[in-house]
Amino acid sequence: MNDAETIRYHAAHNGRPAELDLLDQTKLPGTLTRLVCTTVDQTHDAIQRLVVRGAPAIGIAAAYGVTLTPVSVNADASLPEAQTRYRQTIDHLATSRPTAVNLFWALDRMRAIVDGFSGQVAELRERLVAEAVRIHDDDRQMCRSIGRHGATLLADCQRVMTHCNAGALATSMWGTALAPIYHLQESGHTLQVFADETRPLLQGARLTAWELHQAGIPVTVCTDSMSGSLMRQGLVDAVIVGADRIAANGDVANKIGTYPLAVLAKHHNLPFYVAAPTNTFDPELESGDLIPIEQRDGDEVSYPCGTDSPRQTPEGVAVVNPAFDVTPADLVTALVTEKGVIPGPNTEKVLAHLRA
Ligand SMILES: CSC[C@@H](O)[C@@H](O)C(=O)COP(=O)(O)O
Repeated sequence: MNDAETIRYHAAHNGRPAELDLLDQTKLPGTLTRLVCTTVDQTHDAIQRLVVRGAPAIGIAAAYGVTLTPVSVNADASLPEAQTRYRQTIDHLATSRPTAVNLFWALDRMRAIVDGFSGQVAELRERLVAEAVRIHDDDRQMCRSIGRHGATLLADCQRVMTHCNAGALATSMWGTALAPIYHLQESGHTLQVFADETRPLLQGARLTAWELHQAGIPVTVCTDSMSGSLMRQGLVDAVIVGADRIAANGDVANKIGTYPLAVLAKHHNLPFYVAAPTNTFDPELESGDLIPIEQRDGDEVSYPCGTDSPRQTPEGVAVVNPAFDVTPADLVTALVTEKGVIPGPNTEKVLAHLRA
C-alpha cells in the first residue's frame, strides 16, 4: 500500500465503522502521517483545515464523508429518517469550503442518490458508497486524460512553472496541472519544474516540491516574488496551473497568486495554461466576478510557521487572506480538460466543450 495515497476508504464491515483515511497534508513535507475520519464532523474539519485539499480531492473526500453519516441500517430502519440525515450531512459538508466547485458537484451527485432512492436503508448506504467510489475512480481516468491532452501543449518545453499544488496530492492520481508533466516523464521527456512557494500556506514549496521530488522530476522552489525575474531571464517556457472553479466565459479561480503569474506570463510572451476536469467548470456563472472567494484567517499570514512560532506582522495591523484569485480568460492561452484543449477560451467555446 502506498503511504502517500491522498485518499483511502474502508467500508463499514462486521460492526466496524467506515473510515476515510487521509494523508495529512498539513504535516508535509516533514512527516508522512495519516488522519482517519470516522465522523462527518471530522471530515468537515479535515477539509476546512486543508488536511485534504485541492479541488478534486475535496470533492472525493466530501463524497466519502457523506457515507459516514450515522444511520441505523436495521431491516426496520426508517428510510425517510435516513434520507433526512444524509441531506443534513450534505448541507453541512457544503459549508466546509466555498470556492472549489468540485465539492458541490460531488455532493450534488450524492444528493441525487439519496433523493432518487426507495428501498432498505442498508442498500441506500451501499449505493452511496458505490457512488463515492465511482467519483474517486473517475478522477483517476480524468488525470490520465488531462495528462495526455496537456502533454501536446508542453511537448516542446524544457522548463515549466506552476503555482500551488495541482498534482497527485490534490487528486487521486497525477493531478491536473502536473498530469502532463507525469505523462511526458512516462514517455521519456522529463521537464524541469519551477514550483512557486505559494504564500501563505506554501502548497508549492511543501507539496508540489515534495511530490515531484518523490517522482524523480527535477523541481526548483522559488518564492512567489521571483517568478517574474525567472521569466525575464528566459528560464521558463510555459506556465501551467490548476483551477478551483472556471466560469462560463473561461475566467479561472485558482490559488491566490495565480492572477499575477498570468499577467507576468503575458508580459513575457509565455503560454499560460490551466488544466482542470470539466467538473471544475461552473457554467451557471457568467464570469469569474461571481465566483465566491474563500477568505481565511489572517493568522495564516501573520504566523507563517504556525501560531506556536513568533508573529511576523505587527500586533494591531490588519491582514487580508483571500485563498484564491480570479484570472480573466483573456490571459489564459488554453484550458485543458479530460475532453481536450480549449484554446483562447470564451463563453461560446467553453459551453460547446462542456456540451460535447
Ligand atoms: C487539482 S487542484 C487545483 C486547485 O484546487 C489548486 O490549484 C488550488 O488552488 C488548491 O488550493 P488549496 O487551498 O490548497 O485547496
